[in-house]
Amino acid sequence: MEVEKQYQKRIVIKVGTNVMTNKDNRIVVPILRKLVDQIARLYEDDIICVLISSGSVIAGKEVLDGNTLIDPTARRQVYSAVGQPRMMRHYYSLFHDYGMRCAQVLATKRDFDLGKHRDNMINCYEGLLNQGIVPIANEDDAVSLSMSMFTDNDELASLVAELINADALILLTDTDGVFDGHPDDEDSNLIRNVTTDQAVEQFVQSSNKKEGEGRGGMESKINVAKKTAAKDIPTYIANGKRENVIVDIAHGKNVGTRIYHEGD
Ligand SMILES: Nc1ncnc2c1ncn2[C@@H]1O[C@H](COP(=O)(O)OP(=O)(O)O)[C@@H](O)[C@H]1O
Ligand SMILES: N[C@@H](CCC(=O)OP(=O)(O)O)C(=O)O
Repeated sequence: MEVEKQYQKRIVIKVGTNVMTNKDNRIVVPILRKLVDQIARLYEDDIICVLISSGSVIAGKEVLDGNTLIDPTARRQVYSAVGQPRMMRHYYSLFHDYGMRCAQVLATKRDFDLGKHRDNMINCYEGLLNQGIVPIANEDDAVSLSMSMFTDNDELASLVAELINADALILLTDTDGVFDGHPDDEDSNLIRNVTTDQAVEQFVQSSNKKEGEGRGGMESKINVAKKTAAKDIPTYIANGKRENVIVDIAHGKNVGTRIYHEGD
């Protein structure tokens, strides 16, 4: 197994589809650039990030709209197979602009099974981090079986955070964090701190997401955040479109919703 390289901190960042798209569901490259810019600034301070990026399905849909595929599973597979290299083309070029290297790591749930699959995955991540290369992970939607997929990329992000002994997990979404009502409602307030045994799921509002607009939802995000925090990895749910959101969280500023284990 590769030896863990010592950085000041290791941070796993997950960026959801909603963060990187505009109202017409098209990828907004300047948003990706701002994320890469922050990762590059943290790297200068010896903080290495792993990026879990959604977006392959919507990136495929962007160029394949009007296709004749009827089966929704085959459609997801084809969208993601076409969209994943489109996403990586953006990331490769953006990291290159910052003099950094990045790599693609696609995974299915089986890769986290205890034993040789998991060890193999650790070797891959440690090998990349050792070389100062930013791993960019996503579910391998093109080949993963519908019945055994991750709930969503929040779950994948949590598993990766555990795998690399991360110091924090940041789940970037399109709201400022968890609210005590509908996030668009003026009377709702942002909940700044949530403990692993605090019932905030009751505040989650129903959603009407369409194909490619992401999976999961806020309830599963909270669930994943609590499970990760229970493993002593403080987890943040925050707005990916907010200026400096990653850098501010990494530097301990009070941003988004922090989910933590009492005693941490
Ligand atoms: N109480 C709540 N606080 C914050 N967001 C909420 C709440 N209830 C529902 N949501 C919705 O959850 C969405 C974010 O979850 P999700 O769609 O899974 O994001 P992502 O695609 O970034 O993973 C937001 O768009 C928001 O409208
Ligand atoms: N793996 C899929 C995204 C799945 C997912 O969890 O989406 P999201 O809820 O937007 O983070 C993709 O790349 O499109």
